[in-house]
Amino acid sequence: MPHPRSLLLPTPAQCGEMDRLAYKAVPIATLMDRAGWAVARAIRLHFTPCRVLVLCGPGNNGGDGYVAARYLAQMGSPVAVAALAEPRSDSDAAKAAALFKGPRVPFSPKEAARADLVVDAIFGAGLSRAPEENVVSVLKAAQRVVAIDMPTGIDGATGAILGDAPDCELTVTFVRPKPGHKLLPGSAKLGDFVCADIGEPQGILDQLGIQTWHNEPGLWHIPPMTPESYKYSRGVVSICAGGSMPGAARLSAAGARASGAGLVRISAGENAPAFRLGAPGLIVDDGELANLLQDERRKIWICGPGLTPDEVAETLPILLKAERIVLADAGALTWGAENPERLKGVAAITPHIGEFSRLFGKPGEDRLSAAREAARKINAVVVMKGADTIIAAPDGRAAINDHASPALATAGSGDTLTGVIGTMLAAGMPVWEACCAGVWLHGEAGLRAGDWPIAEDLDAHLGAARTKAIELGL
Ligand SMILES: NC(=O)C1=CN([C@@H]2O[C@H](COP(=O)(O)OP(=O)(O)OC[C@H]3O[C@@H](n4cnc5c(N)ncnc54)[C@H](OP(=O)(O)O)[C@@H]3O)[C@@H](O)[C@H]2O)[C@@H](O)CC1
Ligand SMILES: [K+]
Repeated sequence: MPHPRSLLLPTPAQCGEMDRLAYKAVPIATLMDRAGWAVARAIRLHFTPCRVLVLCGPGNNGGDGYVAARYLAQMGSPVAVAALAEPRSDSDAAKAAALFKGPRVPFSPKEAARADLVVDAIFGAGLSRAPEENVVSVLKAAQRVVAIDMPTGIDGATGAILGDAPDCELTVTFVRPKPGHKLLPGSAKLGDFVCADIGEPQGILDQLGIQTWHNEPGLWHIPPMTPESYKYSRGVVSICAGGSMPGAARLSAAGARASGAGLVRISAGENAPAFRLGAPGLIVDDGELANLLQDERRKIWICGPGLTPDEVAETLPILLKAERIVLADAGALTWGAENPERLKGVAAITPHIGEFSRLFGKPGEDRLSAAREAARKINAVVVMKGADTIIAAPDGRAAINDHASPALATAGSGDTLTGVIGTMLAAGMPVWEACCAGVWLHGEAGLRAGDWPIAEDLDAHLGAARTKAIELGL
């Protein structure tokens, strides 16, 4: 099933390409007019009428600003424009500027401070470097800021902040959100977020080779329960467990069971007694791993939570040799950090930023590209965990998940996540889709789990999260 167009996140460059391809059907001037109208309308809806100052840059972002100023004036708001630089003559932005007949004031901190509301139309998709000090000081002087397309200073492709960017109360973008609207630190600067349809032919999105999506149900489909479902069709998740940190494997097992696996088994060898006192529905094996692998129904294995690197060294190569679908985390990533080649053959890894950095080096400001590159390097799906988790596949696909709560940043929460992803894999989903779905379910459980949940609290909400994901994805 193709991934839905409605979840695509084009980069600013891809949006520029879209505008060029759409030109014959809809000229830029028309799009600019609709964009400015959408901004004026959003401001009318979000704020009571007040004195507005629109800060306009020299490009089309500024052009949108002049149009918004004109419509706001028509709607009865007192509006002035302050231009950082005039648009290039004969450009669409210059034409939009000429149509604004209201007052012009200097581009200065004093004017910005006097306005009740400042509209940031300085730079958008065309931001190419950190804004200079005069731009930063004017934006800093503003009391309340509405950004057109992107707050000035945020890289729309990466969410990185070049120098500085204002904390906005509202950001209005067009056509589709960009990766920078979903990725921290930029995404924290947007305030309320509106994506306006400006009538650009959406079919063009299919021609651009966009490989980044917003992680939402519909991007993937979790198998529902049917009258024919039985334990093994729902799937078996197997987890390697060690002696020193049994809690981590137990949390993974609980997450796998709560998200709907038919059967969850812990392979603990001589440490089996430590697990037998736990949940009664959990099967604990004490046999040799090689013998357990004789059971062909046990395709999905989680390796790493609660394991020391030595324990990983004793188990992971055996799982890979047996051609199992392996999800590697925690101890497996520590073992892999000594030599990332060791992880070749695993289906997916779920590192947080620290683990990612040890494996592949610090990701820098462009975490999206870093996650993609890492996935290519080890030929496995990389789930780069954080407040904005990135799920990257070796073929270049990447999803950005902002469906989460800071409450998920608690010990053991990552172990629950591996369990949930394990269940999605055991249900037969392809690896990237399973990882995306697992991250979303985990986020949904976090959002439902109330204030200050601990990892164990997530389990009670995973079933409802799965039902919701199935319904939304239909
Ligand atoms: N389909 C859509 O989504 C539509 C989008 N539309 C709108 O178009 C906007 C994109 O317009 P755009 O391409 O003209 O880029 P924009 O951001 O105005 O800036 C470019 C100028 O700024 C300059 N410059 C850059 N950084 C700088 C810096 N730090 N300091 C100083 N200068 C700097 C840069 O100079 P250069 O880098 O070439 O030296 C160039 O002159 C988009 O955000 C949206 O609002 C609608 O109008 C139509 C439909
Ligand atoms: K802007």
